[in-house]
Amino acid sequence: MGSFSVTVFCGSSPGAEATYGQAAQALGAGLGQRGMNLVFGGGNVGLMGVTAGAALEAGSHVTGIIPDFLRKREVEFHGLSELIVTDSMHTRKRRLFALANAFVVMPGGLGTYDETFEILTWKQLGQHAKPIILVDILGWAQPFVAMIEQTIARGFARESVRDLFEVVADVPAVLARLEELRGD
Ligand SMILES: Nc1ncnc2c1ncn2[C@@H]1O[C@H](COP(=O)(O)O)[C@@H](O)[C@H]1O
Repeated sequence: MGSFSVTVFCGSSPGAEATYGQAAQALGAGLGQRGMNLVFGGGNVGLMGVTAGAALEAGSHVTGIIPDFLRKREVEFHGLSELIVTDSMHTRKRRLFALANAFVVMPGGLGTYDETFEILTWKQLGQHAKPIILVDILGWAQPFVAMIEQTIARGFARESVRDLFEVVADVPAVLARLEELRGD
């Protein structure tokens, strides 16, 4: 089985419900148990830190990618398999993109939306065909889906943009999908 890397976008905050943290923990552990690599933003904060800690503990190779100016603010995660320090957010995003076989989007804030829209728009422009999977923990992805639907309804996006991403209900579903994508 070849190496398979999953770039996870998620919040630098823990979220208002314990369920978000539990899901992040389950995702990290599930990646590790399956021998999948985790690529993430490199911070030991919020859901990002929980996912990375759980993945490391379960044996994943975990790569963090963090811009120099954020190393303090996002509390750089010490003890990762690999930490890549970039000169800018743009370089970080390019590396997060380049290392991924697939993207998983967990609940998060504006940074998570930004990262998600960037890879969606790159896919829309034919720059890549990597899978993008949103995990709908506590209905988190529903407003996102509603915005896409409204955008289509108002004539600002083609119906085919629905095919740019997938939404799954929970962490077991995303792990099963990742196994499928890896070809298990
Ligand atoms: N504008 C941004 N572009 C890319 N990444 C960003 C941006 N703003 C924040 N981020 C990063 O995204 C994650 C998650 O942030 P949340 O706002 O908590 O979702 C974090 O690493 C930010 O540095």
